[in-house]
Amino acid sequence: MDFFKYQGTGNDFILIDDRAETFPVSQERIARLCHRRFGIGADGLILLRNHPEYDFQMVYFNADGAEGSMCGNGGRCIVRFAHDLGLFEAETRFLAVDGEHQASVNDAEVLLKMNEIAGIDQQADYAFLNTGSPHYVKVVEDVESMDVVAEGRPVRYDSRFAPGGTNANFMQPIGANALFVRTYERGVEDETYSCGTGVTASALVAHRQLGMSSPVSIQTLGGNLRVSFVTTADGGFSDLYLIGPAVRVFTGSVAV
Ligand SMILES: N[C@@H](CCC[C@H](N)C(=O)O)C(=O)O
Repeated sequence: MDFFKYQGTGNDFILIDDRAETFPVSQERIARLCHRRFGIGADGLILLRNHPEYDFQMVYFNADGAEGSMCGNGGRCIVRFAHDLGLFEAETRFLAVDGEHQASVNDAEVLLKMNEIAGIDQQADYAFLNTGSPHYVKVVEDVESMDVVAEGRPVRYDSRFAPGGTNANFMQPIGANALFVRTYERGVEDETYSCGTGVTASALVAHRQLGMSSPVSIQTLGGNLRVSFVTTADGGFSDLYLIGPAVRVFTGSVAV
């Protein structure tokens, strides 16, 4: 089977052109393909399929092989993949697990429109919201030196977020409208270099909690992203865009 490897700020994915719907989906197989010792290695695997009403459909699996909720960096990578396949020229509409997404590409970046957010559950020492995937967001003083796995894993399995659990983001303001964000990802069960839905959640919490305005620039371990948004009268967010690079790394062939 031919595969394509893409990364968006270091969040890396196996992309498969499954327009013929021949990929043999199984949790064990996908987990093996994503394994960094026994497989290709990736934070997730994404199938690109045809859809009668859209340019394409995105079917996303976490590295543990289970079908996941929305993946922002994966969404940007599949847009670049669809563009590389010649499925659209500059702008596209595609279907993902959380509904329709619009996106556009230029040489350097992919701009992915995220779904509107109704509001943020703000607690005393953290915030929780769903940006296509569930995210816990906490402001910390020294994000660079903290142990994200040691602090994030208990949050990921905390009973407050049961039964699905949550991703855990730790953010530090590094400028007037700038953050450094690190994320423990559910389904990878480790820190990843970047999480698109996680930085989207962090930018909105930074607006609400720290007074940051759109666009918020975000540094991650794997590179830089921007999140732009408009606030709505009822306390939500619309016109939400996740913006940053998404590139093909290599292609190959693997036995399934
Ligand atoms: N890496 C993703 C998030 C993927 C989903 C997450 N692992 C979950 O299960 O909630 C992103 O870029 O948004």
